[in-house]
Amino acid sequence: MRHLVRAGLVGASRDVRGLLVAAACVALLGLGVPLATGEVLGQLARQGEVNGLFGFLALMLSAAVVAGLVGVVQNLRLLRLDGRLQSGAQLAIWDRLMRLPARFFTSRSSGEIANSMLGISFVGEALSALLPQLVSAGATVAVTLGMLLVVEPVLGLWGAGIVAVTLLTFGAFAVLIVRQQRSALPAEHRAAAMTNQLLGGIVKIKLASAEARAHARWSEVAAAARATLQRVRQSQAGLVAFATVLPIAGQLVLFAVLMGPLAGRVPPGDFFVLNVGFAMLLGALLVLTSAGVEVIAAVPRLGSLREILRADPEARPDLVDPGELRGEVALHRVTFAYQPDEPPVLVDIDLHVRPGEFVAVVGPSGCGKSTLLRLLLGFERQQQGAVLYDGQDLCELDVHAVRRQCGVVLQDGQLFAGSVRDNICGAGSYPLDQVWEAARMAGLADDLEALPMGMSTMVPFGGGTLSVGQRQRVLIARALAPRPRIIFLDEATSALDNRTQEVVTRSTAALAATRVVIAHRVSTVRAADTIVVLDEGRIVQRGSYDELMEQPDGLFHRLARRQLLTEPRRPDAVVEQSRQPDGQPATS
Ligand SMILES: Nc1ncnc2c1ncn2[C@@H]1O[C@H](COP(=O)(O)OP(=O)(O)OP(=O)(O)O)[C@@H](O)[C@H]1O
Repeated sequence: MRHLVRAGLVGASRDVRGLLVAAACVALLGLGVPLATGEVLGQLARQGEVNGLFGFLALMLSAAVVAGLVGVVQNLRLLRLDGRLQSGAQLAIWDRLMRLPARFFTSRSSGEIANSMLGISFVGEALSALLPQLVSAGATVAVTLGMLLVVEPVLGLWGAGIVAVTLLTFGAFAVLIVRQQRSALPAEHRAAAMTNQLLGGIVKIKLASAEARAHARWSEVAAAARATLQRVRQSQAGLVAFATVLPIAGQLVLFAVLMGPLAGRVPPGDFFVLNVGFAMLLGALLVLTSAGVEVIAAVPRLGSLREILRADPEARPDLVDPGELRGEVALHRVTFAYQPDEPPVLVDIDLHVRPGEFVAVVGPSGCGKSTLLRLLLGFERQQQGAVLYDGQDLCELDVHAVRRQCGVVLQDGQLFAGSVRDNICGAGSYPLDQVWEAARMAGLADDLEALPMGMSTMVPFGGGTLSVGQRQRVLIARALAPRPRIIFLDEATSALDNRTQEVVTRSTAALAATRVVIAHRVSTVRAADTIVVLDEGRIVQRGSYDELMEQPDGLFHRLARRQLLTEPRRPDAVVEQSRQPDGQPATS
């Protein structure tokens, strides 16, 4: 958190200093009001002694003008400070978020993360609106209290007592409000996550005619969020009520002291000085409390950023650059569980993939194929064993440098809003020839040539205007565009017809890259050098297609036989037919 504030305040020390000096000036100039009032009314009280009265009035007027000008400077500085804080801290937090490991995101909803990110804006806005008030009210309290202590120490001590009571009451309310706000935040995050989910799944909700159920579920979560927030509002109202009573109670104290212990001891001039000074002190306390109530409500939101700030980023300065990879990939006795107290998803996995080798991973649904890929990509960290690239432990390597050399298509890969060319380039930037070459390798070039806008065809987020097979091929083209040394495909060709899949297989083979391909279809894995069969997180078989087919009792044979019986005769038929009615491929 300290780093975040520092990032937000880079180059702002002059503004902070200026702000404090301006606040002190305004408070000191403000002292002119009680002093001048005392003088004026004192002279009036002495009936007729009005010499120099106009001078005093002129002085008061000048003080008011100067205070106004200083106030303008103060606010300008504050605006600059707020801009710095918001942009600097927001950039810092986004930078941090981008460097967090993928597992950070899988265990949290996007609504929760988005809400935490919004926290920084919320706090920034609260501070920018209230900081000037807080700073000048704080300065006024200090200056008027000092003045009261000098002019009439007994009253000054009473004033100090009132300040102490106010601060203690404010502190007690602050603790309560922060605590309540902290317990209200999860409900607010849940409501935000639910809103995100419902909006993201609106088509599915409509297909299932589940609008009423979705609305009921959302209302439930939103009502819970409102109820927890209500408690915070009640406490805030309590503090505001205290702040409202404060000036009246303060005045009563003043008069009680003046008529009690100080009766007959305060000359009329001093009386007015004390009266106006006391009123200023109470007014400043009122501002401090009511502005403070907003600021403390914003504080717990910063707490929700703490998780983002505390999580270990993927890239560490001590990590080693793997250099140009040859393409050797290995899992050495890897055991992995998503949660330490849950049974492992992968057990004692030993897999060695030579440079340029094509390894297919098959197995029933849920056996751990995608998890294996996530481990290879460093998205998850195994509890035992090691993931090795060219014999180097991935834990000690700069994982970004490794991923940059891998072409990857994951099961849930998404297109982003933009042109097809942008989507193929992804984070990289390649000459048009290379982009067309990637499209050709993915079997997409003919489709693009048939489109009026070709490579410049715009697609929405998710690629909804392209067919599922075309979307898959754009993702494959994206993976192949940088001509990677290593290719990881997770069900990347499931929607392609056999002929297009053949094109992809041939072009990836031509790249001479190491390939680890997860697939359900026999036709996808037939050409693999080695097929690894996973079952319940363990490797139960490995060998070439022919070797595995010669083992009639083996799992692969059973899976393949089931599929071959349903595989279409026409080589270019969409293999959707080989899927089971529940949408699962036949090997599953
Ligand atoms: N983020 C996660 N947290 C906890 N458990 C998970 C997570 N992701 C997957 N799992 C569990 O790990 C097991 C293996 O999942 P995985 O996705 O690796 O299987 P798979 O073989 O790829 O399945 P499919 O063929 O259906 O894609 C499953 O039981 C799944 O429920």
